Amino acid sequence: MPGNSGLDPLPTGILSDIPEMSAPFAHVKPLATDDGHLADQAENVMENLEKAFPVSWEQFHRDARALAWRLAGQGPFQAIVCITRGGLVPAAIVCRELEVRLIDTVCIASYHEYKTQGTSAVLKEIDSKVKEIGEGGKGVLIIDDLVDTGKTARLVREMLPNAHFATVYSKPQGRPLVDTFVTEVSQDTWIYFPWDLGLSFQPPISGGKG
Ligand SMILES: O=P(O)(O)OC[C@H]1O[C@H](OP(=O)(O)OP(=O)(O)O)[C@H](O)[C@@H]1O
Ligand SMILES: O=c1[nH]c(=O)c2nc[nH]c2[nH]1
Ligand SMILES: [Mg+2]
Repeated sequence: MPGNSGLDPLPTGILSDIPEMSAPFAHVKPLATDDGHLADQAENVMENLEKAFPVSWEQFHRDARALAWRLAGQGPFQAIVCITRGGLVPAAIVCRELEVRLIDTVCIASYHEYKTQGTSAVLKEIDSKVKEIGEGGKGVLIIDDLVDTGKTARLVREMLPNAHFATVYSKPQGRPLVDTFVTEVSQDTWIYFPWDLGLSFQPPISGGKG
């Protein structure tokens, strides 16, 4: 209620200018940063990749369901481990389709450096309850959105060597590490996931202004 909330009126400006919003989101860098850090990172990625493969929410849902169809004959799976963060959405779709209710995460933060290998840190390990399901993870389904170089997959496979490893998309370098996937794209393709995208103007193919 105006005058009763104890809060100052909201100033006009962008989200990060609003005092109430700036504290919890202080760690979030806007896409266009003053120092150009993210823009440089994106450029770094793109200069090595020739093709773009943008995926809509509908397409992703369809592909994740297709993954569930492929996995349906390969279970039963007693638990799903999703590799955060990209594995969270496909795991939500697959666990619904396969009626798996024991869901765990392995939380990995990658610090991408596309000219070298980059480093990864395991922020949360797989729960001991899941590790005890079967010898080396037998009966456990590991899910990620994609496999690219295979670095993340290799790290998690070492934790549960007998688990079934599934991704929605795969690139040739990482494919040998995946048991089941839906669509393969070439190594020089960057997959754009719907949670990373927003609506933007597309110039006409002719090159005009539209
Ligand atoms: O085969 P690789 O070369 O290891 O690449 C694949 C991994 O990269 C992406 O995750 P990312 O580390 O970018 O983090 P996120 O899932 O938190 O977005 C993707 O979700 C896979 O987990
Ligand atoms: O959004 C993404 N798209 C990709 O193609 C990719 N490869 C590694 N990590 C990735 N993240
Ligand atoms: Mg990931």
